[in-house]
Amino acid sequence: MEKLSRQPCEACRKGAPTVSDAEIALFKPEVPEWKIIERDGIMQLERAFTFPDFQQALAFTNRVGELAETAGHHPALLTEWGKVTVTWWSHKIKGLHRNDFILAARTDEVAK
Ligand SMILES: C[C@H](O)[C@H](O)[C@H]1CNC2=NC(N)=NC(=O)C2=N1
Repeated sequence: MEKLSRQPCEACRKGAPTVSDAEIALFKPEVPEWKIIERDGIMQLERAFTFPDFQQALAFTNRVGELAETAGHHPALLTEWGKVTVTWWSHKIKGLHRNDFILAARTDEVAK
């Protein structure tokens, strides 16, 4: 069997299910700081993290990049002085999958 970290991300497969309203109600309390937004008709999870300077914002960006590579699932990252905006959604299904909530929770862990 392939290493787990090498296995394809289920959320990144065409036809994977987007989350239902019931699932959103279940998962959202686990990531209370994240906003569910709609951009270009696509539901996304977004959170801005603040830092005292650019270097720490950049270091956090790279840690999130590593977790994304490990998961095979990639966020949009906007790095600014003292701020990183992280946005998760599943490109292949143009919406939110359970996996996006899992990765939002992991992003919170990386920020601790
Ligand atoms: C081949 C590769 O696994 C896919 O293209 C992955 C890469 N990372 C991805 N990340 C996200 N967020 N959504 C995707 O659909 C996606 N697809």
